Amino acid sequence: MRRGTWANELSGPIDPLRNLFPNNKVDSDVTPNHVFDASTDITRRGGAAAPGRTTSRAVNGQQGDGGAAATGGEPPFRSSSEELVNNWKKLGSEGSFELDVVPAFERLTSDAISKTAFGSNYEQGKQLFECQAEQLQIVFQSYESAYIPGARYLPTKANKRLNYLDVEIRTILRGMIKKREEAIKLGGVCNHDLLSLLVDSNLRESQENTNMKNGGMSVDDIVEECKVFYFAGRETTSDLLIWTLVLLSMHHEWQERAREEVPMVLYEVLRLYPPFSMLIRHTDKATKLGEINLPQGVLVGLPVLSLHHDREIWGEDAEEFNPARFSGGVANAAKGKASFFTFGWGPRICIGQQFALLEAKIAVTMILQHFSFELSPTYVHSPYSLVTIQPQFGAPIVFHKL
Ligand code: HEM
Repeated sequence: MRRGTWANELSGPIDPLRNLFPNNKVDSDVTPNHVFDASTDITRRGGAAAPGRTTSRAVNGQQGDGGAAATGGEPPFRSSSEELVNNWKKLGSEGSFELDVVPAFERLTSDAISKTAFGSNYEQGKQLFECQAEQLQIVFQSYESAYIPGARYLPTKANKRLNYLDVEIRTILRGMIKKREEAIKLGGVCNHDLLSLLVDSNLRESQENTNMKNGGMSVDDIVEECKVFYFAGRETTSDLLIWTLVLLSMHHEWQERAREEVPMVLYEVLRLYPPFSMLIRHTDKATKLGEINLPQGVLVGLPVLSLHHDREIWGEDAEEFNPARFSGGVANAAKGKASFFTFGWGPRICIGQQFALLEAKIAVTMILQHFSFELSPTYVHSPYSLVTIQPQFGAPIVFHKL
């Protein structure tokens, strides 16, 4: 069964979502037992790399060191959060100030993934992030117009722009890869970031097999991996931080407790506002899932959002913000069922979940150390889904320095 995204029906050269999450890897068939293996706490599963993943150590290797393991010493999560908090401290001479946290957290998570995975920073990755954001905007605008089969192949203004952006992104990434290859060949790079791992392992592979057909990744493969990480490492974690601040503003009593118990707050935010509200699979062949026979070629949607709000699983207070439900761990909160699907499940479970949780933990803890906060009177609660679940009108929050 193949992993999918909402936009998998869009295909061909001008499908940016497919470009962001390349869907060309075929999983082994998934049995219900495999999918619903509730015996292991999901929080511990993140450390295990799925077969064929070459990059798991790069993102899961951080053991509470502020992300330092990935970059050989410098703790980028901490430095990115420190920068954010220092900037906020300069705002508002009266001790209070109002801020839309959406752009602030987008920048923070962009900076963290740039540093950790690519040894650069937000400014260097900015052009790439902007191209990816524009790709998404164009795709989602196209959802609002009538669907005409084959329209994606027409040389419309939007399609031409999508093509242009795709070429632009590839050019930027190819440039980064080339530079890193040259630096590694000269022996001048000792980064342990994702890019170095990919390029270095590839160089070694190609030295061992002068003919690349014997294995290894092509430059295009590396480009695809980088695209996924740039996208996945940014938007989702930024959403987690945004909704955490919104919910802690709504439930002031939890701000105090969150200083001690950030992880369970984060899990509860991810339950109520999972960045991906739906996961999609495509059956490559006829498949039996429990009692259900699925023919070949159908799309199967897993409604994460509905599952996370199901009273039968989470109890009568399923709609309420109650981080204490996670006090005994994720498996316990989900009553032993695989019902917490924020990061997916099985072989394709999110490779960056520990990365995201550590990053969010550091950022929220540092913010709570310096500020208390509440929703601005201008805040309008309107979660909407634009690939991930976001606040439609931003998240203006009033901060008070402690
Ligand atoms: C709160 C933050 C995050 C959430 C909720 C999240 C969620 C997900 C989900 C639902 C999937 C798809 C699983 C499936 O289709 O079964 C996924 C895949 C993936 N995520 Fe995350 N993610 C987050 C953060 C990150 C971060 C920070 C990174 C990178 C550092 C990352 C890298 C990836 C990659 C590379 C994949 C594709 C894995 C594969 O195909 O094997 N994610 N993520």
